This record gives sequence, structure tokens and C-alpha cells, in this order.
Amino acid sequence: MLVLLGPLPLAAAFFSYWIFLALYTTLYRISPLHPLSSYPGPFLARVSKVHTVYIVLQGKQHLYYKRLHSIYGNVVRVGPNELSINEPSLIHEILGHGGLPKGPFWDPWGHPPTLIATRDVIEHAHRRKAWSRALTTSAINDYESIVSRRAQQLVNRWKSLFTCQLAFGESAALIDIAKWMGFFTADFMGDMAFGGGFELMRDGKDTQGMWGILESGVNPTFMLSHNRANSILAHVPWFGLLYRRVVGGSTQRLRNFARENVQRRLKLGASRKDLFHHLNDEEGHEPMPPSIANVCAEGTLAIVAGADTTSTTMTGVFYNLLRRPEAYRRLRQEIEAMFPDREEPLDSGKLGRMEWLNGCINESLRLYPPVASGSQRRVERGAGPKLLGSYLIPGETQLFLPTYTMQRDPANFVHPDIFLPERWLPNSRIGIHNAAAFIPFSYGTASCVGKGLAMLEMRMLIVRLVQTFDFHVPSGVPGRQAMDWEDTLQDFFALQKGPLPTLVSLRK
Ligand code: HEM
Repeated sequence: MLVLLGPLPLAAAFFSYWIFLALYTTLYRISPLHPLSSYPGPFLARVSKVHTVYIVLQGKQHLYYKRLHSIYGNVVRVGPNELSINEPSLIHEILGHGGLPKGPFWDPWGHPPTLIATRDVIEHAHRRKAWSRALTTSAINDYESIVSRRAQQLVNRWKSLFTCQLAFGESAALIDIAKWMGFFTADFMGDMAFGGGFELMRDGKDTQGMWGILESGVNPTFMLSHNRANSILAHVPWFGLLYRRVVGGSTQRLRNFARENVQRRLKLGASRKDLFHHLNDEEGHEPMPPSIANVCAEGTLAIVAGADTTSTTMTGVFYNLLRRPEAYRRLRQEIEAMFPDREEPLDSGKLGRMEWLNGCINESLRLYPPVASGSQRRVERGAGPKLLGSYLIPGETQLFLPTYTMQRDPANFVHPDIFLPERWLPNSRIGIHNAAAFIPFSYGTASCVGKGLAMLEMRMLIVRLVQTFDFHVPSGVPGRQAMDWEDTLQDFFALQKGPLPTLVSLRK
């Protein structure tokens, strides 16, 4: 017999159903029946990922995971179905060839998915081919002149700031290194991905508002920055879908920006081989040319993945050179020996052999890994449990290697919180040094394909700046002080940084 319910009993039935479901799920997640019940972790993390969203909003996710590992040990349950694994010996099994595919964290990162968000292993390998062709050692050599042109532009812009200051009798200018590193890397990646697009260094500010989306926090229209939105939504993909429908999202603005630039570039034609040339398959390696939507998506990825990461690392280098004058002196000596008479640092071979410079960059990458909490992987549904070392990981478990925690673990690096470029010198006798635990570019088949380009860019710019300028800690600057810079870091998947006000003067 069919019984018709009125609106009130219907609503009551509806809510009772959801309350029952929520209660049942919670009890299951905290019960010994859950397959991850034997892994220790905070109680709230067992219940729901909403707890993680709260942590992400504070921007201190990296410090939170480090604290959890110090309390609970090397493997911690950080979500109902998620583990954080601080075990360098498992890096190869998790990230290496035949390891685990990417996890659902990557689902909300826009459509069509870019290389970094492609979870299917075969599709990922196929997409990566164009990137790999674009970033071979010989292709990177073709980009030296693009880096050098932008490095010279930064030098000239800073010199023009001195001219203004000199008019007021000042011999040094107060420069926010973090901001200018961001401008440099965005302009450079814009050149690489679209043959131009940003002119942040020229304008000295973010006139189009695009850099703000990449870099900053919440903007006034209640659209979260690209990285911050994604880093939050990725923990709760169901909410991500809702957010995008209701609020929109900065990803779309970035994609529109990319589309305009791709169309401009296609009209102009290519005058040189850059990243766009390869991503657009202008040499015809594939049977079908890529769609414009894909070229836009991959170009946007290049800017998102390549700009902030390198600018944070270079800012970290200058921050530490200011704090350790003897490290700064040693860098100057090495630069003078390698490029006497301020010769332009164009030779990537020579730059690669500069041990102190590379030690400084490695230390910045170790202390402030731009992707501080690693990149999620998952034991696939239906694949059964996976044995990783002595840990049995049930199917459908998501996991990640917490890069910041691992690289600051005294079990891997002696004096882990101190900037010591000397630990990277060949024959260093400084103490514990587990290079296998150093994974700022991740590891394996989905590791950072842009590593070579990033290293070239950072080496060339740092040398050019140290050749031309002197850097000092300013005194009496209102607001944040140079020595607080590390505290400004916020982990929204990619580290975001605050200003690094620095007194910069021209070298005699
Ligand atoms: C200091 C600079 C950089 C750091 C620390 C860094 C770090 C990373 C990390 C940790 C990943 C994630 C890998 C994974 O999922 O396991 C990644 C992926 C990626 N990065 Fe970088 N990156 C840097 C610069 C660049 C640059 C300059 C480019 C541009 C050419 C770039 C392009 C990419 C791409 C395309 C991926 C996706 C790779 C894949 O899924 O196969 N990165 N990067």
C-alpha cells in the first residue's frame, strides 16, 4: 500500500537519513574495523577531512605535519583514508617507476586536466612526452638568451630605482626582493609559455591582476587565489565541484588569460623555439596536433608550476645570504673566480659547476621546499592492499611524503634548521646527510619536468644580481622585518611568501 507523506514528515525522513549516514560513517571511521585503524593520528583527522581544511586555511600545513610526525612517528593517519609517510626508504616504491598513481587531490585542478593533474598513468606518460622534448638539456640551452634578457631587465630596473633614490641623496634603495623575484619569474615563464603576456618588471606592478591570482590570498570578489583555492578544495573534492559552480574560481580567469595569449602568439607566429613551440608540437612529432584548449591548459600549468616555485627558492637564498655574511662573501668569491671582470654568466656548464652557489640553492630548496607537503598518490581501487616496506596499505588509501618534514628531520640532515651550503660540497664531513631524503622536485616518472630550466634560471639570475649589487639588512623598516621572512611562508600546496625588504646598492 502506497502511503503519501506530507512535506514535514518528508523533510524529517530526509534529514534523519543524512544524520544516520553521517553517524554511521563517523563510527566506522573511528572504529577498529576501519582498515587504517592501526595507524596512529589525531582523532579529528580520522573523522573527516574538514579538519584538514581548517589547518590549510591557517597556511601552516607543513608545520602541522611536522608536528604530527614528531608525536605519532613516521607513518601518520592524517585523514579518514589518508597517510603521511616520512620514510625516505619508501620514496622509490611510492613515486618511482611502477609506483603509485596520483590521487584524487588532483581532481579539482581544472579541465581539461594538465600534465600535473593527469591521474591515468598511460595518459600521463603520453602527455609528458611534449614536456620532455621541451626540457631536454639541449632545448634548455636554447632558452639561455631568454633568461639572460629578463635578468638584464631586472638589473636595469633596479638601477633605475637607484637613480631616483640618488636624487634624494640616498645611495641604496629599499627593495622587496620577494616581489621582484616573483615579477621576474612570471615575466620569464610568460615568455616561455606564450611568447610574452606579463610585463610585471616593466610596469613595476601587477596591472592585469594575474600575478595576484597566482601569488596572493583572497581577492575582494571572494574568489580565492588559484593555489589557495585548489589546495583547500583538493582535500574535499565534493566541495570543490560546488564551489566552482557557485563562486566561479580563479582558474577560469587564468585559463582565459592563457587563451588570449595563445591566440596572440598563433597570429604572430613563432620567432624562436620556446616552451610554446614544443607544447604546440610545432615540429609535428604527434599524428594529431594538440587542441588549443590543451595548449592553454599546459601553458597555464607552466606559469603556475614554474613561477612561484623558483621565486620562493631565490628569495630563500637571499634571505639566508643576508643572515650569514660569510656565506655571502664566499658566494661572491666563487662568482668572481668563475666569471672574472663581471663577465655575463651565460655558460650553463660553468654555472652548473659552481659548488657554493648550488649548495646555497639546495639549502633553500631543503629548508623551504616550494611544494612543502608533497604530491598525493593513491593505492588504486581494486588493486588490493599494497606492501610498502613493512607497512600494509589498504586499497583506496591516499598517501604523500611530507617533503618539508623529511628535509628538516635530524635523522636525515644534521642541524636541519640551519642554512649550511657546505653540507652539499663534495667530501663534506659535516655529519648526517641523507641526500635520498632531498626531494624538492619530487621523484620518479611524475617528478618535476622543469627542474633543469628552474636551475638554469635561478643560477643565472643570482649570479647576475650578486655581480651587480650589494645586499644589506635594512634597519627601522616599518611592518615586517627582513629577518622574519621565514615566518611569512604559507603552505597552500605551493609555498606562498611575504615580503623580504632589503637594502640594495650598486657595487663599486
Ligand atoms: C624551484 C623550482 C621548482 C620546484 C621546487 C618544482 C617542484 C615540483 C614538484 C614537487 C612537482 C610535483 C611532482 C609530483 O607530482 O610528484 C612538480 C611538477 C611539475 N613541475 Fe615543477 N618545480 C619547479 C619549477 C618548475 C618549472 C620552472 C617548470 C616549468 C617548466 C615546472 C614544471 C612542472 C611540471 C609541468 C610538473 C608536472 C610534472 C608531471 O606531472 O609529470 N616546474 N614540480
